[in-house]
Amino acid sequence: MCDHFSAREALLLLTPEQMGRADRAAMEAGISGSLLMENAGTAVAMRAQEICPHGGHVLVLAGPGNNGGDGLVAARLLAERGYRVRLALLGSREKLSGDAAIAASRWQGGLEKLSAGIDLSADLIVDALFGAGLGRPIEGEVAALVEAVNACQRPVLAVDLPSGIDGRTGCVRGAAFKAAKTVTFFREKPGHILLPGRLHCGEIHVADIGIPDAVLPDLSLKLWRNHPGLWHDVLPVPDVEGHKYARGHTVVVSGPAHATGAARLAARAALRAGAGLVSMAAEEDAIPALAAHLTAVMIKKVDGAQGLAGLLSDARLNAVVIGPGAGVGQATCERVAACLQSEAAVVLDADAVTSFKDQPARLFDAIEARSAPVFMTPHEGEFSRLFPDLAEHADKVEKTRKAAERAGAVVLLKGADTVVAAPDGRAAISARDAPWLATAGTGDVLAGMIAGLAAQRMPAFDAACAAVWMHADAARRFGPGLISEDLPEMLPAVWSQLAAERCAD
Ligand SMILES: NC(=O)C1=CN([C@@H]2O[C@H](COP(=O)(O)OP(=O)(O)OC[C@H]3O[C@@H](n4cnc5c(N)ncnc54)[C@H](O)[C@@H]3O)[C@@H](O)[C@H]2O)[C@@H](O)CC1
Ligand SMILES: [K+]
Repeated sequence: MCDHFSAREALLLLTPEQMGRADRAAMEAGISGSLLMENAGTAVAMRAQEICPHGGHVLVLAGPGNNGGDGLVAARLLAERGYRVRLALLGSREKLSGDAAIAASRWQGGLEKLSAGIDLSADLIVDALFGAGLGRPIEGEVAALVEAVNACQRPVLAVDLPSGIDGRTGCVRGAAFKAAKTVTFFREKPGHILLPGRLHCGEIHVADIGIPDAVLPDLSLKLWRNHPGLWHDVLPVPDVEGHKYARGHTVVVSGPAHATGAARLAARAALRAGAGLVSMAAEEDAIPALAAHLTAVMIKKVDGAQGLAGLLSDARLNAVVIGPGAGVGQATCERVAACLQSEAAVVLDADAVTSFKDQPARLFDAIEARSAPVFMTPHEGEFSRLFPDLAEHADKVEKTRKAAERAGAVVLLKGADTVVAAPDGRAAISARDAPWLATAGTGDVLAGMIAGLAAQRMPAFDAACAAVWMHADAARRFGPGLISEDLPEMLPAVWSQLAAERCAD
């Protein structure tokens, strides 16, 4: 088994501001800024050599700060190794300061003035304009150069971040390079994973530049890349002596007779996620439709919100999903309230979230009054209905965190860069490219998977992260032509791989 702590540590993400603190802590520990820059430039040169044939032509675009300093170091090393290097600097050499000025003093080649019209004919363009210090949108001459580089079809190697990408939010500020590769230092930044930043980075390499891991605890970091290393060790694994009751009992609340499909998807997903038992709570009129389709899933007849509350008073039913196919309105609010009165973990999806758009405080108060976990799985539209004041926030991590804190729930803000946040501030960003997930019913499957994992008593934040990752992995395995019904059927393969990796650790 791998060291759980170190696997999680490797997945930590640092904002540019936190990276600056890590940098200063490393210097206080005796590692000079100049050495960090030399190591950063060395890592950039190494990646450049992978892209560019030996002796090839490299154009380095250097900015006025330390990102430019890294570019100056890489330029020197590549020239020493036989490459033809041209260097274009934004601003004047005299204005460089600190470590960047030292790097410039060691550069023996010529300096071109950076402009939109510079000759771009090179085998590789190194983007060392701006990194963590991007302080405003890229405009004017520099923006025109970025567009010209993006249009010229030559490979770009970005230093730290593609210039123009905000390292904290992943937003494009003005204009941004489209890189083939990005070399970053110490740890990834949120902007490498959040969209659209991720689409500008190409392949990401994280280089060790000598900052010791010992600086991490003082930074109190709470943001990770969502990857199995984050939750592997708490993934439920059935033991040989275990029976189905030990693996929990998930209840899915069905929609009315004409809308039972979404709940059936969630129920199937809960089973495949490993819940020992799954039951469908249904009103009488929905039962014929459900009975015609369900096999391993049991049907429990309930009568209104009160009937649901009665069913859920059995503490063995320890996870419940409500929302898929539920319909928007007061009846759903009453059923949600019944769920929240129970001691089960509650997953609020789709209509269960939207039904509270005019009375979010009622929902948050009911959540505050309970101790078992609550999950909410909004996409951007549902999020804006429940948290209208947060919806326009440019920082997806921050807005999900604020929503989680306000609601007292684990919030999953869905998208191709799904952010999971817990009320205590922990958050994780997913970077799974699975475009086939954009099809009807996949959200119902995700809700069921979360409840299936929660029923097995996986800690709430980890269960949400694992469900998001496994859901995307299932989609990626199936590939083109995916429909939501396929997702639960891919989960055995996802589980097998996770189990094999666990054994190999
Ligand atoms: N923090 C660390 O641990 C390390 C940082 N290093 C490098 O240092 C970089 C950060 O350096 P800095 O803080 O100097 O910041 P940057 O070099 O990213 O940029 C700051 C400079 O760019 C200017 N600027 C910002 N936005 C602009 C815009 N839109 N248009 C025109 N000018 C703009 C600023 O006025 C300032 O002069 C990192 O990205 C990384 O490449 C490395 O040298 C190694 C160690
Ligand atoms: K850059």
